Amino acid sequence: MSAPCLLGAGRVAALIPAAGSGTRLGLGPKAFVEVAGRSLLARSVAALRPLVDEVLVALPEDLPLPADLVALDVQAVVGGDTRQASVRRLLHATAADTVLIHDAARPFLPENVVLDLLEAVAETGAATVALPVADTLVRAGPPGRWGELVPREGLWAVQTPQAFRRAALLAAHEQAARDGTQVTDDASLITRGGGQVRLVPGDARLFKVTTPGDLHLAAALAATWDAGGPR
Ligand SMILES: Nc1ccn([C@@H]2O[C@H](COP(=O)(O)OP(=O)(O)OP(=O)(O)O)[C@@H](O)[C@H]2O)c(=O)n1
Ligand SMILES: C[C@](O)(CO)[C@H](O)COP(=O)(O)O
Repeated sequence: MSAPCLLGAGRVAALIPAAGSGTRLGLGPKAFVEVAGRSLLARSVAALRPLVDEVLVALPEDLPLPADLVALDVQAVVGGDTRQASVRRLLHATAADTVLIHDAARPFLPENVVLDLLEAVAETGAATVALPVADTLVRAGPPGRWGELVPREGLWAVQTPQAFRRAALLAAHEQAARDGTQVTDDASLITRGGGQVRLVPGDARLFKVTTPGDLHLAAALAATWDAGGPR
C-alpha cells in the first residue's frame, strides 16, 4: 500500500509547475537547468515519485518531456502564463483526491517533509511547508535605504510542497479566475476563501533556486545529496 493511502490522504497526485522562464536566473527555462548533471525538474520528480500515486508536470509550450522523466511515469501538460495558471491546468488534468503542489525550482526535497505534509493534509485538508523567519526583517524606504523594522515574531517563510483536497483547491482556483485574483502560492487561495491552512515545518535545503547565487548553493548541496547524505 502506498504512503498516501497509509496516511489516509486517498489517491495523491504530485503536481509540479515547471513552465517558468527563469528570468531571474538567466539561463533559459529554469526547470531544465542542471545541477551536477541533473535538471531541477528531474530532481523534484525523483523525490516525489516513490511517495505518490501519480506525477504531473506543467512544461513550457515548446519543450517536450525530457526522456529521463518518461521512464519515471510522468504526465505532462502545457503550462500557463503564470505559476497560478500552470497549477490550474494541472488541477484540471487529474482526478486525485489529494494534490501536492511542488515547485520544480525546489529540487532538494527530504522525504520526511513530504510524509509530514501528507499526514497534515489528511487531518486538515490543507497544509503547506514553511519555515519560521530567522533574520531581522525591514521594509525598505527610499531605494536601498532602511525604512521600517518589521517584527519577525510569528512570521514564517512559505515553501513548497503544499497539499490540499483537490476539489477545494480547484474551486478556489476557479473563483480566482472569475474574479481576477492573482496570488503567488496556492495556500493563499484557500485562505482567501476562508479556509484554514496548517503550517508544517520545512527544511532550509528546500530553498527555491531563483538567482545565480542559489545555483552555487545548489551545486554545493548536490555533492552531499547525491552521495546519499542525510535527508
Ligand atoms: N508561468 C509559470 C511560471 C512559473 N512556473 C513554475 O513555478 C515555480 C516557481 O516559479 P519561479 O521560481 O518564479 O520560476 P520562474 O517563473 O521560472 O522564474 P522567474 O520569475 O525568475 O522568471 C517554478 O518551478 C516555475 O517553473 C510555472 O509553472 N509557470
Ligand atoms: C510558491 C512559492 O514558492 C512559495 O514561497 C512562491 O510564492 C513562488 O513565487 P515565485 O515568484 O513564483 O517564484
